[in-house]
Amino acid sequence: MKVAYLGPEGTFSEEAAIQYFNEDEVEYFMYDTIPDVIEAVGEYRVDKAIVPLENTIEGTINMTIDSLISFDKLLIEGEYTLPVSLHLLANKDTYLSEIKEVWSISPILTQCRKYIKKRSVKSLQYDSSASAATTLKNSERTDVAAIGSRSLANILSLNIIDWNIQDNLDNETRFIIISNNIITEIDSMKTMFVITPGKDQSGVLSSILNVFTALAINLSWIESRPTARKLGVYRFFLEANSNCSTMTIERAVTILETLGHEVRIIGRYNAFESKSMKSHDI
Ligand SMILES: O=C(O)C(=O)C[C@]1(C(=O)O)C=C[C@@H](O)C=C1
Repeated sequence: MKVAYLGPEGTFSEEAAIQYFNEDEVEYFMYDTIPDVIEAVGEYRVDKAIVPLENTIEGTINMTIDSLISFDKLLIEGEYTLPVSLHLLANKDTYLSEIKEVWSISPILTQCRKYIKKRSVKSLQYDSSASAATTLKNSERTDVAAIGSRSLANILSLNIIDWNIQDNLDNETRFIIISNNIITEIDSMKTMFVITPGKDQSGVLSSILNVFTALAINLSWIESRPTARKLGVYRFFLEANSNCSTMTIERAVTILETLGHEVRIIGRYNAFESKSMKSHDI
């Protein structure tokens, strides 16, 4: 089985992939950006991909849902939550007091917003924590630090000059596993709906939510994203908790379609959590 994730070596995505798949017959493929990872599975170059969907501090990773929805056949088939502890990684002979800039992927910079503000340092975006740290290593600069994991520091032999700098110590990221497979029924699954309202009219979101309330479907996540067709026109992502039957889901789809909305189910899946340390690194 071929699995894609965000590289290079040492990203959180790699950690999530190795923990989730934990199988011998997996062949891993690293891509430089999250949209490239999703494209690899969308274009059948790999069987599956694992990408970040949501983080405790940052919220939704927009580049993931925007890329996911651009492929008609992609489905979510699993979910995996990983604790995310962020550290300041630096070349040798670097002193914390001399850091003027920090580098990482944008969701990580947001997860450390308070720290960056407190230290009054500039921030620069890269495609991943590992590409930021690799560029730092090659530059040999001592006035810059990268933000990433403890294992990334080990892989590149960088020093950790400040620990657990994320805004919330109990920071976690929820990854999704995506593929072109058809939905297979298993017990206690979550369901992800994508609903594009038929008409742009007042009360459209509440009319959608009323359907879920009437059918007693408990929602665990809701997100709106622009359709990119016209300013102010959105589509809604709604994730139903694992407590409803296939029949209830089908009933919701029928009612929503009768109301004139376009409905896609982009996954029925179970959630798993990392067994590694829940709280921050020590
Ligand atoms: O840059 C990395 O190390 C990644 O795997 C990406 C990513 C993200 O974009 O959210 C994944 C999980 C963490 O939230 C931090 C970074």
